[in-house]
Amino acid sequence: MDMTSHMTSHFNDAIDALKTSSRELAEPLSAAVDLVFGSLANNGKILACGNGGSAADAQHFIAELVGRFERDRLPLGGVALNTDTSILTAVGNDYGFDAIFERQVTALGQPGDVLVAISTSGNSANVIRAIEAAHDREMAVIALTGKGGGKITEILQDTDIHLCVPQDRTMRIQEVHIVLLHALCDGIDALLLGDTL
Ligand SMILES: O=C(CO)[C@@H](O)[C@H](O)[C@H](O)[C@H](O)COP(=O)(O)O
Ligand SMILES: [Zn+2]
Repeated sequence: MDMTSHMTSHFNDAIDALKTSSRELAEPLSAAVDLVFGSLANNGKILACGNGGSAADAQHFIAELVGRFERDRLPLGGVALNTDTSILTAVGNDYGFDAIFERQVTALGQPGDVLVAISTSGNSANVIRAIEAAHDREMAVIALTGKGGGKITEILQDTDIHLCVPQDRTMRIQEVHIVLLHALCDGIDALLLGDTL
């Protein structure tokens, strides 16, 4: 195997994934900026969750809301539901792993809050149950998925936003997800502070 050309193919495949995603997702991503901004402007908050690499993405995104993205601004309210090991072990142990996010959405969610639900397959049961709990709490959902969106496609409502990356490999989907989340942060900052750096 020529390892250098193998590595080069990763760059080229990632570029292709971003290009095809930009064609399909720029418009719903723009709607997602409006949804998150509208929630925060009305004293709402953002809850985010995912498993594995998507857990890292969820907490990365929330850190940029509560802390900052590129520019100084007021702190914005959000909680990553995959970060508290006491909650995750207690709820997982007592109610099952599929309940770890649902229980927190039910505990923390208020009408007008937004759930950012991240699953590359769209089939993780704990993320699906978080979405159902968000609907029960009258929260809108922004779902970041791939692989056609899986079961999440079937449970989203008209008021939700589906950012489904048109790719089948988990890693490529995750690479696009982080671009979507950074773009979301940048869009929020542009609405708050103006669009010039
Ligand atoms: O980061 C990776 C693979 O790139 C893994 O940790 C991956 O996130 C895990 O296998 C997750 O459990 C996959 O869940 P999902 O994206 O299908 O909801
Ligand atoms: Zn990964």
